[in-house]
Amino acid sequence: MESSLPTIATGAAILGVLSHQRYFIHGEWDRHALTLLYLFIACPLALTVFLTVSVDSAPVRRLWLVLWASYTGGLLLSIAVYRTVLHRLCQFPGPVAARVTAFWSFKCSAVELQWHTRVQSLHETYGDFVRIKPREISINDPSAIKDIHSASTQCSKGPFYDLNYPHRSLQMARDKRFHSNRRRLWDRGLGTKAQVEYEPFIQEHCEELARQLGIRHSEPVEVTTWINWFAFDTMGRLVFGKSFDMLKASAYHPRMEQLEKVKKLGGLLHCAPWTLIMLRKLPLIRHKAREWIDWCGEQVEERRQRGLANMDLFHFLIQQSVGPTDQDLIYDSELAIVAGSDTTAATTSAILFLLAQNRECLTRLREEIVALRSTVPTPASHSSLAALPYLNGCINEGLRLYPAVMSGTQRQTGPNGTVIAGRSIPPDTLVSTPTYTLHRDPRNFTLPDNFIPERWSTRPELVLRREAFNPFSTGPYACAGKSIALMEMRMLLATLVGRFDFTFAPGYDTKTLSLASLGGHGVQDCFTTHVPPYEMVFTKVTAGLDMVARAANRMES
Ligand code: HEM
Repeated sequence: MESSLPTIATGAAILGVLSHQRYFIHGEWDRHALTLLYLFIACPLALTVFLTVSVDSAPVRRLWLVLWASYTGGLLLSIAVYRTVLHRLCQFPGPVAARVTAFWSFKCSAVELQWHTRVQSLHETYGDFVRIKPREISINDPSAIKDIHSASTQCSKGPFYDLNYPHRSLQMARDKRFHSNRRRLWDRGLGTKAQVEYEPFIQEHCEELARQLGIRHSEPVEVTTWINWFAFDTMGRLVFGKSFDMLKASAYHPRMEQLEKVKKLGGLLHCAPWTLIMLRKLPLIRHKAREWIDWCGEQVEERRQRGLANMDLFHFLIQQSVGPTDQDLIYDSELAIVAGSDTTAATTSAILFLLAQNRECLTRLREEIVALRSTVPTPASHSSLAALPYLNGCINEGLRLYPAVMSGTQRQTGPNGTVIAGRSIPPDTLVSTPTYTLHRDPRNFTLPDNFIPERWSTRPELVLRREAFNPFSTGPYACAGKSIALMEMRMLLATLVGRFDFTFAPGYDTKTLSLASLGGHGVQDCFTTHVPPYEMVFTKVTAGLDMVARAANRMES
């Protein structure tokens, strides 16, 4: 048998190559990641241990190891050669390692959580079309946004969206029909009519945050945590009809704390989304994930018991659900809590940070808000806030500099390929538009790294390509909560800026607080953006008459 080992090894290696060429090269494997892990790693390892412990025959063990190593070697070699020199995406430039494996970015995307800046530097090096993974290209051209995301696009959601497979939330729905039916309900639950009902609840939470900051007047306060509590509490009320009451308790709800702890795993989504699909199914992790989903299920069930009297998102969603076993609805509740809180909280924390860094902008914003207060009752209605150009400019700048989803979202070209930004893209290619990079490209915005709220009102010449601004995405899969998010941010900023002055806590200087170095890491890309903790001191302001007069004069002129 010893003498025939080379022949056996060659046969196994050829089998490895053939299984790639005939089988694994076709279709999507992401959702089967756990099965493949068992098949190619766990089972062979178990067999090796079994042979070592139970079979007292060195030749049999050797034969098995040669078979396993040769087959796996043939398979991996075939994959590497195909991806490096034969793949349809070889025409696109990019790092050589990115051709071979998505894990080339593991350290940067999953450990350092800096994928957004890495993609930006890749575009600076390789141009507007970059192959960032074996099957994926990033396109840094504003016209690609319409080609990829609009209603008429040839592209659809990629395998990234199998994260909850076989269940699907609205966001994770790849089936267009299922998505558009579900989306109609969401649009009613978050639409203009519903927003009028939600306004008092949002204001209630703004008041509670202002009250809590008032109590801590002149003390250092960790801003991001308070903003997180505000965002989670508000979403609890808007989604399930009841606040999580974290602001009142000044403490995390245990479930939300759990969410915050696992948030950084989101970096894996930029490396290889299937690793998260797989991890979530592994026994220990599955148990933890199950606890969270069961809790979401309990919230849905409790909400269902309360009937249709309350106006909230689930008022609309439960009308069409099929009973307690509707798992998709449970995943929708997870989506509403996470997508609705995390994003708004990160953007608001970033805006407060930017305002504290740019004090002349803070003063101008306060003047605008105080001037409004002198003409309308306190607190101002959302519709009057929505008309304030400087407030909207500050929010747009926050969304531009630190979009809540910085690296864009994955789409896939159809079986015939498509043309994106004037270039022909092969079939079944994963494509994305890097929002952070587009927002900071000097071809799209003059002085792209500077916080200049005026570019959205009095200095439009600083916006060179408006279509590059895409924080909420566009088309049928665009953010369902855009209007609610803007409403929350306008109301909260008006409350805080109108009532408090704020500066960084002693010990910080504006240089070390630059978001690029905050906490040693700066802003992190966990699929949604993470703004690291920072401290500020809030001091109550009494709106002096002189300030109101100055603001009124400025508005008149
Ligand atoms: C600053 C705040 C926010 C930003 C920047 C933001 C951004 C985005 C982006 C970029 C997407 C597209 C994701 C994808 O294609 O995979 C998205 C989807 C979504 N967002 Fe938001 N979001 C924000 C706040 C909210 C809020 C407050 C809600 C309310 C519940 C919400 C609910 C959703 C939902 C349900 C989707 C999935 C839509 C679909 O697939 O049809 N978002 N958001």
